[in-house]
Amino acid sequence: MTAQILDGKATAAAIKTGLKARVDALRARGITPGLGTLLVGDDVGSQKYVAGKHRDSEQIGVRSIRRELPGTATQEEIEVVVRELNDDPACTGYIVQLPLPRGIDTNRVLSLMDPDKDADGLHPTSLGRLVLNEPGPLPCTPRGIIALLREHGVELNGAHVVVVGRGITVGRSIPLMLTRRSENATVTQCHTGTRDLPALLKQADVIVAAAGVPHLIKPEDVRPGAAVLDVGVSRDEHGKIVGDVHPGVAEVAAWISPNPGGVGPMTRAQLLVNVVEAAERAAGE
Ligand SMILES: Nc1nc2c(c(=O)[nH]1)N[C@@H](CN(C=O)c1ccc(C(=O)N[C@@H](CCC(=O)O)C(=O)O)cc1)CN2
Repeated sequence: MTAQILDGKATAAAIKTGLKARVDALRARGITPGLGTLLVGDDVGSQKYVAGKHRDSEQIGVRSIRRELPGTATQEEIEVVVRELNDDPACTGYIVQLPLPRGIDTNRVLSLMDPDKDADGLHPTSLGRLVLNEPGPLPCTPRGIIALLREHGVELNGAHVVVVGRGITVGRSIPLMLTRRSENATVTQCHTGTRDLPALLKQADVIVAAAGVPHLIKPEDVRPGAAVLDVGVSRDEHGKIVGDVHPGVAEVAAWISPNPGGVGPMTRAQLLVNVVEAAERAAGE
């Protein structure tokens, strides 16, 4: 391996240490931030991610509010829980774990959330604020990727970033975030309809692989010196994570995020950043 590791575990741990001090300051004023999660169904990956979110919350003194529904829950049953979380004063921010079961109108569920409690940055108001360049919660995985690159000194200013994927949690919003003046990158967004993906990948200073296709990004697609972020999570027959990036890429790239241990822990840490920021905003800071 020649690439340097974009260590999400260590970076997330440092972020959580900083957040704990802010939570302690809020609690000293009688304000305890509370993270709510709504998990629908029994997807093993989603269960793990939600458990990790609550483990992190507890470590920094954020209260956990867990709501779960079976995979057979109806649209109406899900909406009832969303309204309860909106009305629960102990819940200062919450997320609806995605994906929701087939047949559920995800956009409708997200749009029923109180935008002031949107800890995921996925409410239409939050995404609108991002487009308009106004302050608000930001989607956790893109925010985590940018923080991870910054922490390791990877230059974004003027960089050509190739994003592969157009999903709701990463692909849709990361180009908006990377092209803000503060990041100042140039983005090419690719997806299943892209012609000659390898030719575009080869031009990238930074690759964000969020397609959910095992080993889609091959060593020969990557320019020596590039940074490669592996966001994709597929699982093999033993339940082991297989990312979007072929292991051989570590011999070519200058920087690579491990998977697990890269973008995942950063996603969870940025969720807590959103929760703490929302509690601070509500406290008038
Ligand atoms: N409401 C949301 N749903 C989903 C989001 C999101 O940001 N908001 N993103 C993904 C999943 N995700 C967050 O929920 C997530 C993915 C991975 C991890 C993580 O910590 N992964 C570990 C490995 C865990 C394992 O062994 O499986 C790692 O990478 O080290 C946390 C959160 C889709 N849904």
